[in-house]
Amino acid sequence: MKMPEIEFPEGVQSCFGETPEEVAVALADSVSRFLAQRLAEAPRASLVVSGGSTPLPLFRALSEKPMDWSRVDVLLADERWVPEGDPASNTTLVKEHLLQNQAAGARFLSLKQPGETPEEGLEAVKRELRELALPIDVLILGMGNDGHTASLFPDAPELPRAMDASNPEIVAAMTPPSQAQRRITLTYPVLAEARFTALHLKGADKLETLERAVSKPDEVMVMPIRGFLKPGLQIFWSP
Ligand SMILES: O=C1O[C@H](COP(=O)(O)O)[C@@H](O)[C@H](O)[C@H]1O
Repeated sequence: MKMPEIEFPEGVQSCFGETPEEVAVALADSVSRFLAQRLAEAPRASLVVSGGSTPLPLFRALSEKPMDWSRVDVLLADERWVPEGDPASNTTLVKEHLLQNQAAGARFLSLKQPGETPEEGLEAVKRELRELALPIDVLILGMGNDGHTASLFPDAPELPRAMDASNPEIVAAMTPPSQAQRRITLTYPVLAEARFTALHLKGADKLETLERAVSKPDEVMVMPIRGFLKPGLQIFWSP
């Protein structure tokens, strides 16, 4: 793996690979090692993943990892408020690509529940997540070129509350005008407390966005990803 040229904040580690597959294998190794360690210490472990296009090779690699998946809770960091089966559904993506092979027996906790809007479905989502033990064990974040991560979008009116470190809520409904679909997201305090956090990126554009994020670490509301550029974060990138 090559070293990046970006100067990351102290304590942030990076793993740069030649191809998305190479990086997916390295990240799947780290994630499965961490989950196995947690399963040796606790009755259950949690794995929070992101949607979008980047995680596909990771999902395939992870689904082949042998471990006691029946004791692993898998959920998304965020979801588009669309029915399962819709091409924009991250739930469908996870079910088709991650919850397969060895991982078929994992317990999936769904952020998409009945309701016309995420606001209407919010209480049902909270009920679904009642059995999730916090802090999250493993969190894999993605990032958009507007600096959003999960569904913490810079233009969402709900962002200040979703990012507020003292917000006791586990999930928030988000309505970013820039996006075609309404969203639901785990809140910043829940995401930020994860025991292991990876930021999984693909493409030169994402590297440029990351450079912008690193250059002004304090302006978190402009680029919410900045809130996660802290010691312990592991960045996995490939062209
Ligand atoms: O909208 C979203 O986008 C980001 C990044 O997606 P990608 O297609 O560029 O990989 C993703 O992390 C987030 O979960 C998703 O809702």
